[in-house]
Amino acid sequence: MAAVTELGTALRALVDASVSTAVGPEELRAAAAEARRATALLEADRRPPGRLPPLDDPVAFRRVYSPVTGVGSAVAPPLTLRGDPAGGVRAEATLGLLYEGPPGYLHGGMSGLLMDHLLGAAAIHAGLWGMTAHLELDYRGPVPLGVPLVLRGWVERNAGRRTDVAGSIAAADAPDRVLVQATGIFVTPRAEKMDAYFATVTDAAGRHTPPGRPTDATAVQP
Ligand SMILES: CCCCCCCC(=O)SCCNC(=O)CCNC(=O)[C@H](O)C(C)(C)COP(=O)(O)OP(=O)(O)OC[C@H]1O[C@@H](n2cnc3c(N)ncnc32)[C@H](O)[C@@H]1OP(=O)(O)O
Repeated sequence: MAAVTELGTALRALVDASVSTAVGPEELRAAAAEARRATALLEADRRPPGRLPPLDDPVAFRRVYSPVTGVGSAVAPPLTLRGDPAGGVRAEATLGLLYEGPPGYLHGGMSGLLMDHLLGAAAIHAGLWGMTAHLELDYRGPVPLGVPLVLRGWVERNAGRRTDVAGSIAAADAPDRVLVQATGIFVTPRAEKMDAYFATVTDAAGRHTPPGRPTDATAVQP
């Protein structure tokens, strides 16, 4: 885990530098050569989609390469999700140029990714694992880059396999001024769909490891 985290941290620094650098073409080409060398090292042994990495832990809700929470992911902020005393889940993050949409502000699709994850995590936190069936966002104000943000997700109601969830993004110093408001419907797939979608998912040892309740889909800290 220390090595995965070390590589993820180094890659995030690299990716951030690569989108904010102002160096010239010579330096860019030298950096590209270094990046290709690192890729060759990592390509020596790869896992296919559907086989979880050895450090993923379904019971501890750990996904080390999640694009949202993964400590080993180059593109994850990465978020640390916690149970929110006010209900649901919350996370804090300061997002950089990698995620820029309008100059100086967060890409709207990135808000969608983060809200999808927070809403899904809120459902799971309530013991209601499901897949996103519907996600709706209201963009009320641009989300600034480089300032601390607070992200929240909470369950509104549940009926059978359907869970209605909501969430928000705000600046940490103005948490009541919601910049992005999200609502979503998460559905636990019917049994035959679960089988069809996840029949071949295994852990690193080859054991069948489909998502479920509890699931390997989140990383909410106590
Ligand atoms: C912490 C990490 C969290 C991770 C967050 C990220 C989560 C994800 O990204 S999941 C990936 C994206 N989502 C998907 O790929 C799902 C694709 N969709 C599907 O496979 C199916 O539509 C699925 C599984 C959602 C529902 O299929 P199925 O199991 O047949 O449900 P179905 O019987 O049609 O519906 C069940 C209930 O949900 C309702 N429902 C289903 N879809 C919708 C929808 N789009 N809008 C409104 N209601 C819906 C139905 O009306 C029904 O309600 P009721 O029981 O009251 O009649």
